[in-house]
Amino acid sequence: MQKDADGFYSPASKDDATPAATTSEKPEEEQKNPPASDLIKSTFEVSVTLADQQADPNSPLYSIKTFEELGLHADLLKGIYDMGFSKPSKIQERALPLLLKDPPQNMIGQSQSGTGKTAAFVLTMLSRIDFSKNKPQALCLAPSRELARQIMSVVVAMGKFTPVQTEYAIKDHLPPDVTRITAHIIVGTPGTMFNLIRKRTLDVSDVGVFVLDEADNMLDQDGLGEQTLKVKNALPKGKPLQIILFSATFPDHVRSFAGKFAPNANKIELKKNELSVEGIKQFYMDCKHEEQKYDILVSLYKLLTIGQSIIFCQHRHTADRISQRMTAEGHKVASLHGAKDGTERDSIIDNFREGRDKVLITTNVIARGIDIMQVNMVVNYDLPLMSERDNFGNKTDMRPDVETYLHRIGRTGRFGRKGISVNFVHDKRTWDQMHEIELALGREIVRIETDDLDTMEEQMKKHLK
Ligand SMILES: Nc1ncnc2c1ncn2[C@@H]1O[C@H](COP(=O)(O)OP(=O)(O)OP(=O)(O)O)[C@@H](O)[C@H]1O
Repeated sequence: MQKDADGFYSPASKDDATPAATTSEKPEEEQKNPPASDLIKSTFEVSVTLADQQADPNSPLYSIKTFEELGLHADLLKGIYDMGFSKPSKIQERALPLLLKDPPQNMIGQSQSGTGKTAAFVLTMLSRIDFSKNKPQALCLAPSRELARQIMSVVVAMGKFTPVQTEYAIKDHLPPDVTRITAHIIVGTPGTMFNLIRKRTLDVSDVGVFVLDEADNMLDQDGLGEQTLKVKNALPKGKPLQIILFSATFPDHVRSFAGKFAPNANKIELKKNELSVEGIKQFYMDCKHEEQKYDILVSLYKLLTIGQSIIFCQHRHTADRISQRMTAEGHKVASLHGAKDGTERDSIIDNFREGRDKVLITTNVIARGIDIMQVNMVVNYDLPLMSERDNFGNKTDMRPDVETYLHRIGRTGRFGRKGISVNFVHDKRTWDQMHEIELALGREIVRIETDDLDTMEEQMKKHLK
């Protein structure tokens, strides 16, 4: 099974002799096989030889070892090669021997966006399942249904030659009359996962692996942390449990909590100056005022549709407003945010993934994890901001959210590919916020004049060629 041009694993073709991994209810992506004509062909198609990058010791894709050396089961090795992976990336090479060791040990793993963390934890879950038992044995939590569905596609692709059974714990997915989940691996979001456990639909008595993807986000006390903790507390005590936390970012305030959540974990950490992905070139445009951001975005439309682009806004209503206005003016854009219902969200992301929509206007809901190879441009229409708590627990002013910025721009430049990010600023405050991000990451953000789209196009061509 090779990856589509849009970065998703297509389902097994009809000619495939070996049955695909079974799911009690297969993800929509697994049922579709988009015709090649649906897939975007970019004029700037990146001709990176991944094997070459994987030979460069300074690249996070560098690796000297082979998957064979990991002692994986032959069926899993077959799944890996079927996905088109020839060598492990650096995080896979470093994490997998530790993750697969017996007795199982916890792991806190950090590596830049798009460097293959998913395969590391998916392989671990798959290699720890006892397929003779029809009971849940591994749980994986992600911050959004979109990411949960993507992770599931990797579980199914990698487990294609195994008898793995999978199930989702995402909102409105399971029919209400399901009383017992017998699948081996459950992937979902924390609230729904906890509800299924609480209702005893999900029996966790045999769960031995617990994975948090985007772990810093999943443990954030102001966000998903509470639900994640409830899931963890529901897992059996006094039984071996391997806890695996992965993310591209672990801000200091989460790092210490992560250590308590996953005690005695093996740790793979990045230094602050290693957080940025080399292949992403960062730009900014200084707009005259907030309203001009819309005009600039419209003027960029031609460039946005060369490959695929994601436009990030701070609020749902901004995403809706921009997309309605652009649509009314004859541009083809889609918008996705958390206020839309599950089925609609699934079809929006699938349309984008399959290249039917080239421009996706969204919020932080898909800032993390989403892996679509053809995305070569990310626009921060609004910079990512967060409020902090003061010593009295009160929320303070909005500050630039460096972690979310990294995750957002990391939707491009996947696994050694090239990408472009553009930030819109429109006054001193927003410029200062961007500058703070620039300083925190130690990477220059280059100015492009708002009326000089030729330079922008040139820069894009130069960088993406
Ligand atoms: N060893 C490998 N060889 C070739 N391609 C790989 C390998 N490992 C992963 N990939 C591909 O690299 C891409 C990025 O992987 P993945 O989505 O796991 O990144 P990630 O590190 O989880 O990123 P993020 O931090 O954004 O979630 C995927 O398209 C995946 O199929």
